[in-house]
Amino acid sequence: MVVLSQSAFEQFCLIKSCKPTSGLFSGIPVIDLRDPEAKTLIVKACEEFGFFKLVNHGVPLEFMLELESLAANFFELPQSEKDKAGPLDPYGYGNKRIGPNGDVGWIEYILLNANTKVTSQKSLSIFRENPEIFRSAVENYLLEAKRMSFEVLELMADGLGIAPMNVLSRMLKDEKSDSCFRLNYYPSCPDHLQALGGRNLIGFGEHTDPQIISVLTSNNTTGLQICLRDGTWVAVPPDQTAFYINVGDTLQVMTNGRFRSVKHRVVTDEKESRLSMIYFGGPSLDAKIAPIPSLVPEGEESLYREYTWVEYKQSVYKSRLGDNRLTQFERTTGH
Ligand SMILES: C=C1C[C@]23C[C@@]1(O)CC[C@H]2[C@@]12CC[C@H](O)[C@@](C)(C(=O)O1)[C@H]2[C@@H]3C(=O)O
Ligand SMILES: O=C(O)CCC(=O)C(=O)O
Ligand SMILES: [Fe+2]
Repeated sequence: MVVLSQSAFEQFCLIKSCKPTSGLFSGIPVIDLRDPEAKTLIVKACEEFGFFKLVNHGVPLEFMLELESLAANFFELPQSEKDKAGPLDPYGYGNKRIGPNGDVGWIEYILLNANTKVTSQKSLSIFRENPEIFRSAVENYLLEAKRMSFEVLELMADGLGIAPMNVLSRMLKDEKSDSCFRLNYYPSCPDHLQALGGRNLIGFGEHTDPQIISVLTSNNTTGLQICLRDGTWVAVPPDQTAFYINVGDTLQVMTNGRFRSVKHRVVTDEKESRLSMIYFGGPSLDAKIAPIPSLVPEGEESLYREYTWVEYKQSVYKSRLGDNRLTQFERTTGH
């Protein structure tokens, strides 16, 4: 039986639950990266959902499974071992607290900078047992996930008819790109906690991702939900072999609102633990973010004013998870 310490129990009481959704949603667009129509289908999916499933992506399955299994080994360690990898500064190991402003969830995670060598990061101490294996698993995985993200962003640009085709991908390719990598673990919620209101417990509260693009893969456990245009929450069917691509706030701005930064959340499963791995591709801190001129209708003003990523990031870290962080950058309501 899982026994929570007093402080973990107090945090548990703060974690919210949500209404159940009805079954798995079969309407998520599935895009084959090798399909000659991929660019058109990607644009359509980003406009309608801000989200799609990517198959035939070229990332070797063994890289995905290897890292997933190393991460699962870590999260199964005794709490005292995992605590050695904390606290977050801002990278490292986190447990239940998400961000600096009081958000909590039924989650444990490792947050890494995706643009510096894994060896130079403090959180590597958690893999003291076998750091070389972890380092190479993260690096192999990230190299492939990034390569695939660049390809997706180039198809997006092509599909949108914007030039040059690397206008989006070059922001992630920049050596100063502020990208991060996250391994999330959502333990199944034990029976005695479910009895205390733990059914449909929130693992990661609703939010949009601030960056350009988020590239997610998970084990075969449900939990991820996205919010459709009409406000309905739907459950994403898991697929361990695929990637799920999210449009982030920055891409919504750069496309002048044509692409939708998708609201999403994670709900805990009663029986199975969920493990997800997400690469968040972001611009460099000094990058100027503004709608791409050819995507602003002639004679109209863009929906958002220009700002730098560091400006946006500062406002992100002052906000709560569920806040709409783009409002203050909109021309109509911004200041
Ligand atoms: C509550 C927060 C956690 C977060 C920073 C924030 O203040 C608001 C956005 C959150 C988010 C969501 C997507 C990613 O998981 C993340 C790393 C990011 O860039 O923005 C997290 C932040 C975090 O966990 O630090
Ligand atoms: O863990 C997941 O499946 C999604 C988590 C998420 O949305 C995030 O880390 O930003
Ligand atoms: Fe997210």
